[in-house]
Amino acid sequence: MTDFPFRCIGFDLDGTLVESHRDLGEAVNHALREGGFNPVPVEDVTDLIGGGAKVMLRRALDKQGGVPEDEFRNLYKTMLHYYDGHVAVHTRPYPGVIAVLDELAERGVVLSVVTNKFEGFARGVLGALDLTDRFASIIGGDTLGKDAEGNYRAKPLADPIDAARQASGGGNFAFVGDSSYDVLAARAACVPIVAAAYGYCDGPADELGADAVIAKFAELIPALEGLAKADSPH
Ligand SMILES: O=C(O)COP(=O)(O)O
Ligand SMILES: [Mg+2]
Repeated sequence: MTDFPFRCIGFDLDGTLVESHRDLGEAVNHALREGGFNPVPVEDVTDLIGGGAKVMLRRALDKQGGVPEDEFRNLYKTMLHYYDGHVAVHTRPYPGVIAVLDELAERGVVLSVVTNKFEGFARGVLGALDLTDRFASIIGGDTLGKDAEGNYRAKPLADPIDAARQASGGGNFAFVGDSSYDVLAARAACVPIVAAAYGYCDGPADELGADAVIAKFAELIPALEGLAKADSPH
């Protein structure tokens, strides 16, 4: 049992639990260089993150005129191969993450990760940072396979959040993320959503449509308690 108002909490990974843009940026730049394109400043890569690796590379290439599909496929493979060997060179948890996850675990809250990263990469990052065991489930962009149109059943669909919720044993669930993909997925799954303004938000955090916005991870527990209070009958 827990005295916390939410029995389970799902977390986005990139831009929410971990600052990962430098490693992602170096993987994108590796592919851009291989294709004869200009590398992008790694700080600018924050604008490309949120929809998964394919969307990230597509956005980077489109800014330089785009490429034919077969060339894209090759550069995408090149990028994934590079990233596979460099998932956590610079990637670190944001300040406050460990302490807050510790406190939630002490209070009996079941934690999960729901990311658009491939599950293998997410596990690579979490493993390198010694975070894996904190999560009851780790749902990646490819974990649930593809729909009839061939698209991964990933955020902004409700499916991966539903899967994490189920794997957590059901009950009161809240989600924490940094992009419109997270807000839309949480809305579709009918769970409350807290937006991480310090992450890779694809727009002003207070305009993403989240139920609460946190400027740093240490604000998460009071934000969730506030949400539950606002929601309870007077
Ligand atoms: O890397 C991405 O583009 C998405 O990953 P996230 O869902 O953990 O933010
Ligand atoms: Mg994110």
